[in-house]
Amino acid sequence: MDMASYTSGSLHAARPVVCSSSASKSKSADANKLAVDWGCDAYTPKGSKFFQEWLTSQRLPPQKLTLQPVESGGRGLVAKTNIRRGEKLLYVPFSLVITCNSEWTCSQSRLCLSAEDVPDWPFLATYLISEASKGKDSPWHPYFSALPRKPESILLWSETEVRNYLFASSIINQALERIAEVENTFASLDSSIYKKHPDLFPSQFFNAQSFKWAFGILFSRLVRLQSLNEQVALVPWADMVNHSSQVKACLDYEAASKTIILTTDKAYQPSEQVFISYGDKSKGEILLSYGFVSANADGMDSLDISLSLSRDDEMFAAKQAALEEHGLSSTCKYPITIGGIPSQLFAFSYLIACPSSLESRFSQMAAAAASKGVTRLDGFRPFTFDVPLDVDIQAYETILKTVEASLGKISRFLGENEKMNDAGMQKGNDGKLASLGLSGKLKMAYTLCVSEQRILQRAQYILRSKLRELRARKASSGEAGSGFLYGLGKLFK
Ligand SMILES: C[S@@+](CC[C@H](N)C(=O)[O-])C[C@H]1O[C@@H](n2cnc3c(N)ncnc32)[C@H](O)[C@@H]1O
Repeated sequence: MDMASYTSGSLHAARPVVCSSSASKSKSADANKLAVDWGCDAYTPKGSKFFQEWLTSQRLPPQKLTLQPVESGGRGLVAKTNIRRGEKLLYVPFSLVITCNSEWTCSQSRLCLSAEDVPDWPFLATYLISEASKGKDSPWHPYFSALPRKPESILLWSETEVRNYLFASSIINQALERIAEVENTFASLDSSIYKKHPDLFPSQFFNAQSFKWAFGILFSRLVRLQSLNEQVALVPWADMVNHSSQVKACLDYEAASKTIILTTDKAYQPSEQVFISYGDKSKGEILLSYGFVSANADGMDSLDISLSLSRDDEMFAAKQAALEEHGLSSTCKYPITIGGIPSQLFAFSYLIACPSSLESRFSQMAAAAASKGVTRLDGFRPFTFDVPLDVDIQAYETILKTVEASLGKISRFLGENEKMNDAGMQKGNDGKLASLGLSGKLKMAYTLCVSEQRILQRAQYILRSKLRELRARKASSGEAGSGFLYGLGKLFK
């Protein structure tokens, strides 16, 4: 569908638009007080009925799914009848989809943002706040009433919560950066647009907290429609489908019906929850974007290990140049999984370990560190040329040290929380957490750390075993043995 030709449906029937909100005129309005009271706190049959009736009135066809409370994820869409594998579901009409091309109740606000070339995400966040603040005067009111008042989002964690709960996790810096990025985006829009047009963007509504609410909604619900040039969109109803790492199905635009559909990749029985995949993401990435951590271990679980060249290395400049030649910088992150450690991480570590006598190899090592695709080490070096055994040992030790530093932090975090068992958290016999009342955020951080610990312990085992071999080889036959070692077992399969 050509988005330029999109014309609004009944949802956007012409109406007189009053842009300045009455609340903005109220002298008593406290600009810093959060006026956001949009959305609902939990599933209620009444709320669900109201939402589904509105969707029907907006031409959502009869559904094989219904909105219900579910075990994890609050609410979800549940099959009403048998559903086949490969069956198409939802058929949400495009008039029900919110994109950057959607009509604004207040068209002047849109003009202001367009004049400043505001990117998609802050544009949509402003749209959400603008429409939500209109209450029943917005055609989207029934949708906003169904959205979560507090979206599960890392953005709604305080900095103290992030620092206290995620200090041992690999995602702490990303979490802090993401929060800071959204705060900075708000600050920049506030000074460049909102404050200049207080009649259109009253601070009672356009404030940091409502901006975080809007971004929380976007992070957890925005979809990228592959068949529509990756256009980002909010799709009411379709955004009630929860994630499972066991399925690959996702939402997309179907040109023939001009609707958003979900094509199942498994069969469902009545009362079973229907899932989509939010993408092949690790537990940490899911927490960062969607604000939850699944208790199940799965193949996508991974965490990033970061290595840096040392500035004290006399070959720092030459090594940095080799990395830059291959598009890398002096610090790189690589994902490790329960399946092993990527060969690129080893290549980076070998480069760190290389003495000046191996300068002619720097570029090859940097190329191996920059190579694409998931490759596990097949042998014990990520390249075929020979290097002194001491370099091998140092390269393995560098990674082991990083892995053990992360494990140390995790043990401290888990230990601290296990001490707090009496206060509220227990580890059941099956290793799953049994909650006795501690905050959901702490439980998520705990689950994430247990998962990262498992991956790191496996990496530690692999690295220690290999180092034992390397050291034994060095002790028995010195450097002459390194060539022999190359042919040894395929440790990282
Ligand atoms: C697109 S919405 C799905 C509908 C959502 N459950 C609701 O009630 O509005 C995404 C949010 O649902 C929740 N969610 C989705 N899949 C989940 C899962 N497997 N486990 C726990 N929560 C999940 C998270 O709060 C996430 O931010």
